[in-house]
Amino acid sequence: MGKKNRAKQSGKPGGAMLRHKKELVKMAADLFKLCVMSPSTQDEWEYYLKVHTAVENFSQKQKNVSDPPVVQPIDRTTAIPKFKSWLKEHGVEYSAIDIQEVSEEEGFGVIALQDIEIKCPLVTIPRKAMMTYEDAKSSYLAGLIEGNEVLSVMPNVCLALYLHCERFTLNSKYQPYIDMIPQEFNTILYFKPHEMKYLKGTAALSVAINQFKSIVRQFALLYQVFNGSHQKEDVEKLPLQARNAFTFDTYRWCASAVTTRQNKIPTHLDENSTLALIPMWDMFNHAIGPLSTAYNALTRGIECLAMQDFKTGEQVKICYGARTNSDLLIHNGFVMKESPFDKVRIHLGVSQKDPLYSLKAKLLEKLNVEVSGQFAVCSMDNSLPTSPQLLVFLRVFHMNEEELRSWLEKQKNELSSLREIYISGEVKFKSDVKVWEFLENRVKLLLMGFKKIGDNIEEMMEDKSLTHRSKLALQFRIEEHRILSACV
Ligand SMILES: C[S@@+](CC[C@H](N)C(=O)[O-])C[C@H]1O[C@@H](n2cnc3c(N)ncnc32)[C@H](O)[C@@H]1O
Repeated sequence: MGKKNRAKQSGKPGGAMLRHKKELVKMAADLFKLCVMSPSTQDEWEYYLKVHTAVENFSQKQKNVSDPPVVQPIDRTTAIPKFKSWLKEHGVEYSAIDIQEVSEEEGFGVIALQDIEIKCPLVTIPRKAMMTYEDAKSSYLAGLIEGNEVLSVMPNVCLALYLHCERFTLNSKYQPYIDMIPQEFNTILYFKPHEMKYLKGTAALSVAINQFKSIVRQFALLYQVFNGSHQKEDVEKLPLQARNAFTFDTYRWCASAVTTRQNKIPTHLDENSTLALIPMWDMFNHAIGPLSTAYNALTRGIECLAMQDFKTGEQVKICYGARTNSDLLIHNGFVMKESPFDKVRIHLGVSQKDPLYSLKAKLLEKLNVEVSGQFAVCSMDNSLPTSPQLLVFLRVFHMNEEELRSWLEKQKNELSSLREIYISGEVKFKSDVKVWEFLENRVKLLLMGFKKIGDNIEEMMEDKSLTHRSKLALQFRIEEHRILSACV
């Protein structure tokens, strides 16, 4: 963006301006310090409120003193023709599909212009139409990325920053693409405390708070870099309008655009992958199905095929992969009902005070299972309510010394039966009963946490006064409750 007619110019000259700028840098440093902290589970809600208030105070002060340029709203429907011409110029090929607003919930999407058979090509996108981490690294951001220890190891932050800069660059070559990206998202970065509160008691709350904290921390760091003296020369290479427009609101926008639309593609130099925003491919919404997008090394482009048959006029969707609802809600801003990919992660670990700790840790290591970490309770569509790792962990966790020593004596390939639901021979059925009882109690405890919000969630979903984001959090609760109840 960055066009003078679309972005308001600003400026308060003189010493007062300089003083305010210093105050903002100091506030950003405090914000950064706050976001380095790791609160305990009991304190995480209060901590989240503190971070939320601090970033709001920062934004208010920034608005009052420097009046940053803002993006004027663009109607996405009217942006479509320019976007389509841009796609054509950049060699993007598609003939059986079109872009359209599909629903309030899903926003824009892709529809079939004719009957499409499974495995028919939908779209091919050459590398030159994409915006990648490699592009960011070879742009005006090169020096800043190379000289900054955070940016140099975080491709997603670099891509977000590049998108931010191009959004505020006059006549950016990406402008028709950027204009097709939604102006707001439903990722966790946009949730207000009164919406986030519906995640209380779910396994997603800690992850959501952590994600919010990380993005605020990145923003606070980058604000200091943009306004400090450390990398001044590198910063001055960035478009001026982009530097002036850098606020928490613009940063959460580009961070969300990246988390909702990014994909990995191989780099041209080697087999390693790089992050990319892929115009047109990122107009497809998600449905459960097989993966149907691949990178063609010969044409150096993305090829996307139909994952199933589609009728004329029907919405054409692709599968984003086996993502849990926690990932979808936090990073993509939506929830899938009754998804076979869904899982609830629970934290478990062997205590270092356990007299059998070292034997258990040794056996778990041999089995490639963590001694402490997040383990998944799976959707009821799976034959087991646990991931193989959780089952193995719980079995080892409940073994006595004799059992541990006997399993430790075995070769690695003889340990595979610990991953199977029925173990014949030496492990007694009795000890597996302890395993399932432990899991049952643990899951029942988690389910008790759901009572805090109330039992009438379905009724709340009908409440017209609740925001869409509140309902997303409530839908997430319903899905998590379903998985845990099925496990019990
Ligand atoms: C790659 S974009 C797809 C295009 C997007 N709908 C748009 O308007 O630009 C991914 C975003 O689309 C929305 N989305 C995708 N699949 C969805 C689904 N099954 N249900 C609800 N929203 C969905 C979510 O907002 C998600 O973050």
